[in-house]
Amino acid sequence: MRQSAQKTGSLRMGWAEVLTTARMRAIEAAAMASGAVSGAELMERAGAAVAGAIRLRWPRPGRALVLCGPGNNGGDGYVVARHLAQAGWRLRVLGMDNTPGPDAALMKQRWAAIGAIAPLTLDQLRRKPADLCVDAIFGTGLTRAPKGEIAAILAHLGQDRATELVAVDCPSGLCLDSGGFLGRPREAATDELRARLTVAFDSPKPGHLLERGPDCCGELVIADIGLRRWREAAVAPMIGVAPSFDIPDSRRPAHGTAALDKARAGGGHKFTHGHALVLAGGFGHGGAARLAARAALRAGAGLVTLGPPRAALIEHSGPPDALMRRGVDDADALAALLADARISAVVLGPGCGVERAAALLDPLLAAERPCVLDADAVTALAARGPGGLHPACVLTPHQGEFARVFPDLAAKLAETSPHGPFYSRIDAAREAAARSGATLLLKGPDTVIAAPDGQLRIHSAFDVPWLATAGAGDVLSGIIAGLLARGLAPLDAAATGALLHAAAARRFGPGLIADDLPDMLPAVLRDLGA
Ligand SMILES: NC(=O)C1=CN([C@@H]2O[C@H](COP(=O)(O)OP(=O)(O)OC[C@H]3O[C@@H](n4cnc5c(N)ncnc54)[C@H](OP(=O)(O)O)[C@@H]3O)[C@@H](O)[C@H]2O)[C@@H](O)CC1
Ligand SMILES: [K+]
Repeated sequence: MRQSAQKTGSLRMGWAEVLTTARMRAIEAAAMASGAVSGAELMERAGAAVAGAIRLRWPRPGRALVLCGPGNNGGDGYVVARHLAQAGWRLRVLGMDNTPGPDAALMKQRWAAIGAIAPLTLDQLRRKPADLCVDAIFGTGLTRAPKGEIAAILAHLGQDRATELVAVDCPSGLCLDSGGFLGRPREAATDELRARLTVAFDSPKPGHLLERGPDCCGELVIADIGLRRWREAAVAPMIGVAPSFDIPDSRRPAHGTAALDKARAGGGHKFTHGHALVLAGGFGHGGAARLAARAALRAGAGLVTLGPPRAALIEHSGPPDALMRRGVDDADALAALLADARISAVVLGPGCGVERAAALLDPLLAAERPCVLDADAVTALAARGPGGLHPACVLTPHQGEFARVFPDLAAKLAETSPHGPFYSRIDAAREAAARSGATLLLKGPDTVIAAPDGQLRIHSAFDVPWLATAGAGDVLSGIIAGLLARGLAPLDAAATGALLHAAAARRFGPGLIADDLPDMLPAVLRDLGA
């Protein structure tokens, strides 16, 4: 009874289109309306895929308990039960005494021809132990928080850490559009459902990648159920990446790391790789900007200049020698420096001090140069309001900074509700990007990156908790600036930056300090073939 080791390590895994539940339903409906495939066939494929994933990970048949809910997720459960029984597993199936839709009704009938269905009650659940429990209670159709008997069942499953849990599409109760559990606080809880394996269909949904989703889904397997033809090309598809699911090459869109190829095509002169300027704070506060500058160099900017006030230049006399230094005392000095059009990206914020960041913001924005606004620059922005940024700005707040600039959106993000879907990090990032006119990267283990035109990337990296270390955000700013300097579009620079940042942390492993990150980048870039 062992699950295979989680897949980690390879950088080429995981970029895939992410579907909202509404879009998933639309694609399923289009497939069925075409007459090429029936709902029952899709359900057979879905259930077979779950059973196949179980048999791969638990090759010796044992005792399985399958919990079937009132809708099509329950229908999948009856199919899983049939396949496992055929493979020699001993099955107990608990189901509801309702009349589901025709496809689930058919699967229930097919199961009933070979096995019993006991009522889906807490009492039945507790009766006999099982090695494996298949949660097919709710999937994408969850509209409200579970109540009564089903809520009690889910709470029991959440507390029972002895039985391995396999979730069909998602752990029941999870809102697949946000990654929160409906009706529950947005934070982690001790009795939340924690699956060892989740098998989802066609594409990941936002809830698999955000908030509680990654921890509660466990290993995520995306099963192909033959819907590719109907996954119509969206104008601005959501793209997500996560280290714990693998996507075939054919499903990997040309985003993220592919953008590096474009940047590399520029040629060999140092100016063709761009010139990044990292503005630094006063004497004694230069560490954050030095981290960012080193990261910008390692990310491939041809030149990087560090710009502290002149009185603080002495603080930056150490390595790296590749770094240039230039005193930037005030707004006028910055405006004069930015008259040099070869400066192709700027970082403002890390270790800068809010007052200095506020003073430098005006000439920086006036120059309309690609820039990363982080840390103290985000705080400075909170005082003046987020409007008036331009599309080449990348704003990189963590949750607390986000709340300072967009308090109303942060408040909505913290809300819970008995009805779904929750207001999600996607909604918040999109609204903030549209309001500010900049690309917004909302930091976290579930980083969400939104462009003002609505394009969106999700970078989910719950496997590198050691990345939450002092200075890691400064390094991320530097990487993004390095990529902006090389000519990547803001959305690509931010998304690729998030990917490189997490990959560097993954390659280093626990014990990481922010200083280690930039120097991991060459190996990470080599792995990517960049
Ligand atoms: N469509 C397809 O072709 C395919 C779909 N597939 C599978 O179908 C799943 C989606 O199926 P689904 O839409 O039937 O929704 P599902 O998650 O089973 O739950 C809805 C049911 O629960 C009910 N309900 C909701 N909330 C409730 C609550 N709090 N407490 C109590 N009841 C509640 C709701 O009732 P209602 O809201 O209508 O009152 C309805 O009866 C998807 O995740 C995947 O597994 C695959 O087979 C591939 C092909
Ligand atoms: K489920």
